[in-house]
Amino acid sequence: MTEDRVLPPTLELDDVSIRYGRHWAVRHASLRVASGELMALVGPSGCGKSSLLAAINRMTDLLSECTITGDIRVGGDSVLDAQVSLPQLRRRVGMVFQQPNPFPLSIADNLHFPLREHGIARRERREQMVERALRDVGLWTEVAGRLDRSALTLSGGQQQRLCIARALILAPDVLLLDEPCSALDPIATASVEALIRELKGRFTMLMVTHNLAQARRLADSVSVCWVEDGCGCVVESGGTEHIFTTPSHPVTRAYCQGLAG
Ligand SMILES: Nc1ncnc2c1ncn2[C@@H]1O[C@H](COP(=O)(O)OP(=O)(O)OP(=O)(O)O)[C@@H](O)[C@H]1O
Repeated sequence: MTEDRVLPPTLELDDVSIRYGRHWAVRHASLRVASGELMALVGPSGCGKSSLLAAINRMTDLLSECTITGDIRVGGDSVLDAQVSLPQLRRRVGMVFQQPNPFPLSIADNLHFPLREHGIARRERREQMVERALRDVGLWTEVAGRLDRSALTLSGGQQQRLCIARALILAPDVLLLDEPCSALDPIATASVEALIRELKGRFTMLMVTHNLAQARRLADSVSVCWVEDGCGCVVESGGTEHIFTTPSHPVTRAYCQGLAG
């Protein structure tokens, strides 16, 4: 996040299926997030949205019962290859969760930690990067005088912005957001939404949300997931206005008008 750079790469899922043991959670899901765009992934509970996000940064590797087929590419590079280094992949693909989850460390150490882990040893360099990251998420003026205080003393919205700073401080290409505002009150939600809007163009983002109004406010494109024959699938993807005003699939029409789901 801290360096000027060329456009971020595209994110592509091609015929992705995800199985937990014998249960297919997702079948044949394909979608494409264009460079620097934000795609919202919407759909009812259990249609596989979080599973798709977890597959992209290979968090699913932690689950012995989980099998993924198909192809997932970041900037054309396949992320599912066995040779892919997971630390490098997670550096390229940052993730923000529903519940703000700062480490139980100081505000500054939440950001020094990933920098140290990735070999940035010089404290002075790290301090510059920490300040820039906090400025980027609009937190610097709020926390500059108390960087050594516990991150857990921040409000929910401040904690989530700190978590976004932590996800972005290593300059990922792609940012995955799993219902980033659902645990926040309306004022904190507005500040996190404003931040996400500012990040558009600089990162390629895929955001799960149950909030259709939020998807409409923020996203450039929308993918609608559904459960068919017990498995999650993507029924339709398209530009946000198309999905909300002239959807092609009857499920999209019903879901986006609040008639189903
Ligand atoms: N670790 C797991 N082990 C077994 N089954 C799982 C696991 N994680 C998810 N599932 C199953 O996969 C399916 C999709 O779940 P997932 O959490 O991806 O859906 P979702 O659309 O994100 O739901 P929600 O909106 O409620 O978060 C569900 O049937 C769920 O029970």
